[in-house]
Amino acid sequence: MIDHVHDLAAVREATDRLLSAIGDLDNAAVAEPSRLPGWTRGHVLAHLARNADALVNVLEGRPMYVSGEARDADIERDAPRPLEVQLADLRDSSARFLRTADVPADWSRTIEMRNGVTDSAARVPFRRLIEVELHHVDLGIGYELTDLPEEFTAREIDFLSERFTGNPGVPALRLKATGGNGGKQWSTGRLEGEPVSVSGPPAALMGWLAGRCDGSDLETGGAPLPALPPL
Ligand SMILES: O=C(O)/C=C/C(=O)CC(=O)C(=O)O
Repeated sequence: MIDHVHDLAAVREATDRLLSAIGDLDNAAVAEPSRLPGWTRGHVLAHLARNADALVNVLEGRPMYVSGEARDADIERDAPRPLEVQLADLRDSSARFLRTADVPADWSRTIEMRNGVTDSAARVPFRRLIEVELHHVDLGIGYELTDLPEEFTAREIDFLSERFTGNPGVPALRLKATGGNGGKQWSTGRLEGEPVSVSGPPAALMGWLAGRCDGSDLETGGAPLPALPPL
């Protein structure tokens, strides 16, 4: 059972944390590379603002983006803006998303994301949380995978395990958290065959599944760490 009210509170907290961290940057820092290949920090901030608008579209029953090309063009257009403009846009678009999500609605209805992915409306707040939290890390401004709230990390591993299950490009995996969330286990990938056991701290497991690190700090008992397809 997804608690969208709880998730919206987490989105508010994560957004405040992000806005406060961005407020400490300057125009030069916004123009510098982020940790995402080919994207400056300005691209990441523009993407976060446009994703908030896109999720308003989803909640209101419109297509998430007009097209993939329009999505990419909007990010390119907005990326070079100075800090003050980026900050105001992200603050306003995030507030629009939260206002839209506060309107009473049937949260069990099915919504459609881009690329035809369907889900329950109740999961939209968590999807926004993923964007805000992981892209905060991608900015490379001192907020790391290990700083993410423990509950978020465990739920993101749940979410990605579910997403990878049945994906023909993902071998059967048994994931085991050590340290925080210690002992918690997940399985994912193709259901047939002996699973590869991968263990490590939750932040490292999540970072590997989410394509944020190479998994070199994970244990596989000597087996090669499988390559994962992009998300
Ligand atoms: O979780 C999904 O299925 C889709 C997420 C996104 O499309 C997030 C973006 O990359 C975006 O809003 O541009």
